[in-house]
Amino acid sequence: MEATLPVVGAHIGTISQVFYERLFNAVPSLIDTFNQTNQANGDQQRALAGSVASFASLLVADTPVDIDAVMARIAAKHASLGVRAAHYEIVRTHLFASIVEVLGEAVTPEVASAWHEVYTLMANSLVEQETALYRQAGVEPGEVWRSTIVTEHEYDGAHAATLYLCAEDGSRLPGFLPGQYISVRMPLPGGGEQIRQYTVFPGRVPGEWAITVKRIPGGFLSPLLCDSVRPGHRLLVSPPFGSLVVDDGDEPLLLVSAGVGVTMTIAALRHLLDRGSTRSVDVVHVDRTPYEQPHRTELSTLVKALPDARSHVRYTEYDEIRGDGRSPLTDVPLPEHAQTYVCGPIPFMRSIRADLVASGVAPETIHYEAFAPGSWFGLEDVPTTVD
Ligand SMILES: NC(=O)C1=CN([C@@H]2O[C@H](COP(=O)(O)OP(=O)(O)OC[C@H]3O[C@@H](n4cnc5c(N)ncnc54)[C@H](OP(=O)(O)O)[C@@H]3O)[C@@H](O)[C@H]2O)C=CC1
Repeated sequence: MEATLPVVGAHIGTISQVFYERLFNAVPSLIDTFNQTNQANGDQQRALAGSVASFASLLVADTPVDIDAVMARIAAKHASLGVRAAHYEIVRTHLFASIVEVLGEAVTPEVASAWHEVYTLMANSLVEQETALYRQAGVEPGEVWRSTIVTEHEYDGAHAATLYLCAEDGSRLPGFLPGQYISVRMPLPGGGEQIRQYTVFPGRVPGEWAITVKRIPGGFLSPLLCDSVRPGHRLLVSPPFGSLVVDDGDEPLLLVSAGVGVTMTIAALRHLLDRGSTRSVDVVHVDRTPYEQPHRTELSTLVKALPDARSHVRYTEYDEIRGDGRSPLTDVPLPEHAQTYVCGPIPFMRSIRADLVASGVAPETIHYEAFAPGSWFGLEDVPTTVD
C-alpha cells in the first residue's frame, strides 16, 4: 500500500471526481449532506478521498500530526451532519470502485486489500467515536436534527446577522463548551437542502443558543439565514459538537480571530465570565472596519468585565498590517506559556500560526478549527470558507 500512496496521491483529483459522480448517482440524497459550495469549487472533491490518503500516509509515515486530535475533529463534524455507520460502507463501495476505475491494473489484489484495511481502520475508529458522541448528546446515531424557533434576528456588522434560538417544545437547549458548533439544515428554494456549521454561543436567557452568520454573496445558506429568516421561523439544528474547545486550565489565553471567527472568542469570553475566571486573557481581533465587525460592542464589554483581559483590535482598512506585511500580532506582548486559539479565514489562521511559531511559540499550544473540508491535517493546503 505504501508504494501506491504516491500513485493515489497523483490521481486523487480524478479519483475524487469519479467517486462523487458514482456516489451521487447511487444515493442522490447524499448530495444534501455535502456542502455544495465546496462541491462546486472542488474543495470537497479533494477532501474526502484526500482524507483517506492522508490517513494512510499518517499511518506509514513518521509525522508530527496528532492523528487522534485529527480523528476527533472529523468525528465531531460527522456527528454534526448525522453520519451513520452505514454511510461508511456506501463510501467504501464507491471509493474503491473509483480507485480501480482510475488506476486500473496498478490496483493488484494485495494493494486493494491493504487499502481496504486502511479504510476499515479509519472507518471503525470514526464510527466508534461518533457513536460515543451521539450517546453523550442523548440522541440515536444519526438522529441529530431537532426543531428550534428563532426568537430574535439582529443584523450584526455590515455583512452578518445573529440568530437567537430556543427549543420548539419550550425546554432548555442543552449546554455546550466554548468552541463547539451546531449544524443548521435548511431547505433551498430550488429544492434540496444544505447543512452548515456555526459556532454556538449563549443566547440572552439560559437555555437559548445564538449563532452569527456572515452573508457570502452567491452562497446557498448564508443569504437565507441573514436576510430571510425572522423571529418565529423554525430551524432544524444539530446538538453542539466539536472537539476543539477552550480549555479550563489557568494558563494565559491568547484568543486570535478575524471577521466572523470572533464568535469563538465571544463564546470563550462568556464562558470565562460565567465561571468568574481570573485567567490572563489577550484578545486579538482583525476586521476590515469597525462597521463590518460583528459583536464589536460585546467584545469590548466582555473584555472590560474580566479582571485580567486586554483587547487588541486591528482594522485592515486603516492599519497597514496587510499592506506592509506586518503581523496582526505586532505590538501584542505574547504571554509566556499561553494557550492560543485562532479562528478566522484559513489564510489568516495560517499566517498567525506561522508568526507565532516564528516568535518561538510551541506549535502544540496553538489551536484552530477550520470548517472547510480537507483542513483536518494542517493549515498547509486548504482554501475556502463556509457559507
Ligand atoms: N460563522 C461562524 O460561526 C464561524 C465562521 N468561521 C470562519 O471564519 C472565517 C471568517 O471569515 P470572514 O468573516 O469572511 O473574514 P474576512 O475575509 O472578512 O476577513 C476578516 C479580516 O481578516 C483579515 N485577514 C484575512 N487574512 C488575513 C491575513 N492573512 N493576515 C492578516 N489579516 C487577514 C481581513 O483583511 P483584508 O481586509 O485585507 O481582507 C479582514 O480584515 C470564515 O472562513 C468562516 O468560515 C469561523 C468560526 C465560526
